Amino acid sequence: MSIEVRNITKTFGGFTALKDVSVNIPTGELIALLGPSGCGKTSLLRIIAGLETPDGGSIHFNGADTTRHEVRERKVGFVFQHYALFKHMTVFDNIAFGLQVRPRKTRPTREEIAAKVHELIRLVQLEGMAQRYPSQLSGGQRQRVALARALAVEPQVLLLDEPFGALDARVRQELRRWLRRLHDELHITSVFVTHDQEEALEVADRVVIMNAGQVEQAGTPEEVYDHPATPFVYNFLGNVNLFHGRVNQGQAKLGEMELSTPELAAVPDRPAVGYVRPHDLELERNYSNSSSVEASIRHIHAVGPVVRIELERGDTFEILEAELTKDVYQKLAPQVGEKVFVRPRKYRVFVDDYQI
Ligand SMILES: Nc1ncnc2c1ncn2[C@@H]1O[C@H](COP(=O)(O)OP(=O)(O)OP(=O)(O)O)[C@@H](O)[C@H]1O
Repeated sequence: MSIEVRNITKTFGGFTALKDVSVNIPTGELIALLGPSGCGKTSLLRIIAGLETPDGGSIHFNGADTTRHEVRERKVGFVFQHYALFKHMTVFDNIAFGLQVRPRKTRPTREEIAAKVHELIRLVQLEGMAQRYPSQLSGGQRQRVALARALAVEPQVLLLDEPFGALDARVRQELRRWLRRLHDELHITSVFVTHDQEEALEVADRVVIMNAGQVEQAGTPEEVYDHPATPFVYNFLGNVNLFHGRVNQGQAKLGEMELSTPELAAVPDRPAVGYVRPHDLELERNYSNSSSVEASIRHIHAVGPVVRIELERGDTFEILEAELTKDVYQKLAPQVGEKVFVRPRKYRVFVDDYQI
């Protein structure tokens, strides 16, 4: 089932929670809606589900307009952050619930339900726990029961709202790998809400990054991480060093650092900011050219495979962060207090409405 979100707008009182949001989700894709708290992710998910009505725009399932369809007609499965399992029911009964409450005409037989529930218990790797109650399970196990319950009714679309949000970091990591494998097995079109960048980049086929009710960028994890379309996406998807300055005569003059690209030649004089990821900053002992700037080393964190180096720029006294591989670090052998030259290997300059 493909999902198309077309120009959705939603306001609550005077507040606009979603502004002209459009997203295409092809059949079988696992997509993450990623953004900071309050950016509208949950509102969009609820509109896709039919739990909320938009003020403008439409939702299409397999090309058909479902904007006015009831939740039940949309055949969606939900998993929320707080497991919301029935406490007085066993794992088996929780998973069977959606099938058991069907009208007699469409309800599977008792044997069929049992077979289905056992198949789902195997799928979510909870063999031997069918007769336990939710209170006898760990948080991660409960979330897997919630997922099995959502899958029992064979939804065409699976909607997950921060499904691992309440769990500790290690369990989260395990569950997201597990969810990815499960999705590879089932291929149900899935929309996954999270504010955790790592989670989105690791699990999703495509990531939709939202900010203040709008889509900033949509693309594969590689696309959004390696080619952020906006300053917001750059900042949101990992650490970044900012170099403030101006474009002047086709060159970005960012303190004592000068960067030029063919595209900058066409840009009129205006304020500009260079964005450089820590692993794209090179450290050199000698001055090579005007694209580098002098900085002194303040701290070296050499634990683990990546060495993080904190530097203070000589021109603006701003703090920079560079990341070197252990090999490069050992070859260069920099010392705290030493002055070096810092040069961006890869960068992006944003100029007001322009991006270069
Ligand atoms: N029923 C409502 N009434 C009034 N305002 C609402 C309602 N639901 C959401 N909002 C507001 O709309 C904005 C978007 O909320 P939404 O829950 O979609 O954000 P979110 O990105 O999912 O955030 P979080 O990660 O914190 O859940 C927020 O500012 C929120 O306060």
